[in-house]
Amino acid sequence: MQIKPSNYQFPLNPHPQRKLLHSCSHVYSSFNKQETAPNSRRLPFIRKKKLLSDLSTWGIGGPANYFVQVFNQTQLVSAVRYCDEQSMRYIILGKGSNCLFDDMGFDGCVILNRIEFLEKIEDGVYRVGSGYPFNRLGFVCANEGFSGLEFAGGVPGTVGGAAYMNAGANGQETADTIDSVEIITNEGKSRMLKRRELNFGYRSSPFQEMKDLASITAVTFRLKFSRTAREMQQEYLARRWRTQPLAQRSAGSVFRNPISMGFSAAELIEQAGLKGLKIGGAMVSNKHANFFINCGSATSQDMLELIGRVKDAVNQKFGVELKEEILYIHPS
Ligand SMILES: NC(=O)C1=CN([C@@H]2O[C@H](COP(=O)(O)OP(=O)(O)OC[C@H]3O[C@@H](n4cnc5c(N)ncnc54)[C@H](OP(=O)(O)O)[C@@H]3O)[C@@H](O)[C@H]2O)C=CC1
Ligand SMILES: C=C(O[C@H]1[C@H](O)[C@@H](CO)O[C@H](OP(=O)(O)OP(=O)(O)OC[C@H]2O[C@@H](n3ccc(=O)[nH]c3=O)[C@H](O)[C@@H]2O)[C@@H]1NC(C)=O)C(=O)O
Repeated sequence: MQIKPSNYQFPLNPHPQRKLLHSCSHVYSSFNKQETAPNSRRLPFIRKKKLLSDLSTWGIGGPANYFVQVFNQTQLVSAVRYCDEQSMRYIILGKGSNCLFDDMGFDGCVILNRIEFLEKIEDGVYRVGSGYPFNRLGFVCANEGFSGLEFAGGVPGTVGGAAYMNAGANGQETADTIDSVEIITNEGKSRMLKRRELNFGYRSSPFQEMKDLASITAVTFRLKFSRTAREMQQEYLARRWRTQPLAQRSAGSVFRNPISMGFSAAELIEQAGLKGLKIGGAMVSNKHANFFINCGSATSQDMLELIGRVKDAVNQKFGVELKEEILYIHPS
């Protein structure tokens, strides 16, 4: 059975409003001097050549119509402004560890976040660029004897992606360590949000619903001293290697756990007998049932179909409707 992206029930972009900005002169009147200065044309946009398969951990995806890397907030604002001028959809991409691109590519602009600074504000307090690798942050903090982000050690995303998804593992969550988050809005304004203003949940953050969000630009984490942080981090990483197919191309957990019902998605998928189920080049991992593998030649259609089949089978057997954790980036 062919499942077309257009009729497949999938959580597309949770806030599409910010993806197609309507060109209007007042929008950027709120840019401050420093932010209006950059000339977006100086950014090296690449047209139609950048393959999204190279930018996603799944290794799936056709070309982006426009692609640009940004290394600081000024460039990011400039890129967003350019998209606005062109009335073009855009996405902010971190390490591509939680998204499924389509083989048709993406008809807008992919802005690759390379804002990678790390500042130590005081003992245990780190201000980190949103493009900084989350796993590297996990190692740095644990090595310096601070606890809270030990789980991040093996997580393949960026700091921005982790705040956006409220990434978590081993009973720890990104939100527990956040002190504040810096964002830029569609209008190019910088804003700092303190932790108390932000309501996080299991794999959910207020950023997923924030209509005027252009991008998270930096996150400040506040951690506690711990003599065992390094040991814990190594233990978590070893467990991850034991239980997850890290040597294969995946996007981590495909489904959220239906926690309110007290199940884990992996258990349900395994008990429905779906481990090893293969469609084209896409396969349910034999090592961890909530990881779907690109065996080398998977297309986005293969992956969408596999996701659909697993959802249907689990629903039929257990009456549980699994919800995707990954984001499908529709081509147009
Ligand atoms: N626990 C685990 O083992 C694993 C966890 N993960 C988690 O998945 C997440 C993926 O991170 P990453 O690979 O960087 O994300 P991706 O590059 O996969 O981006 C996915 C989406 O996240 C949003 N996003 C990413 N960065 C930003 C930002 N700076 N500001 C606003 N929105 C942003 C965008 O949503 P939109 O399109 O709506 O703009 C983007 O399309 C992380 O939380 C990672 O920790 C992933 C794999 C395994
Ligand atoms: C990989 C991700 O995060 C992971 C995170 O790494 C791990 C480790 O803490 O815990 C979550 O997985 P998970 O709930 O599947 O955790 P696991 O401990 O591996 O498994 C839970 C339960 O399912 C069972 N299980 C697991 C795999 C499997 O093939 N079959 C099975 O029955 C396990 O025996 C266990 O009883 C996160 N996933 C979600 C959706 O919450 C991700 O978000 O992308």
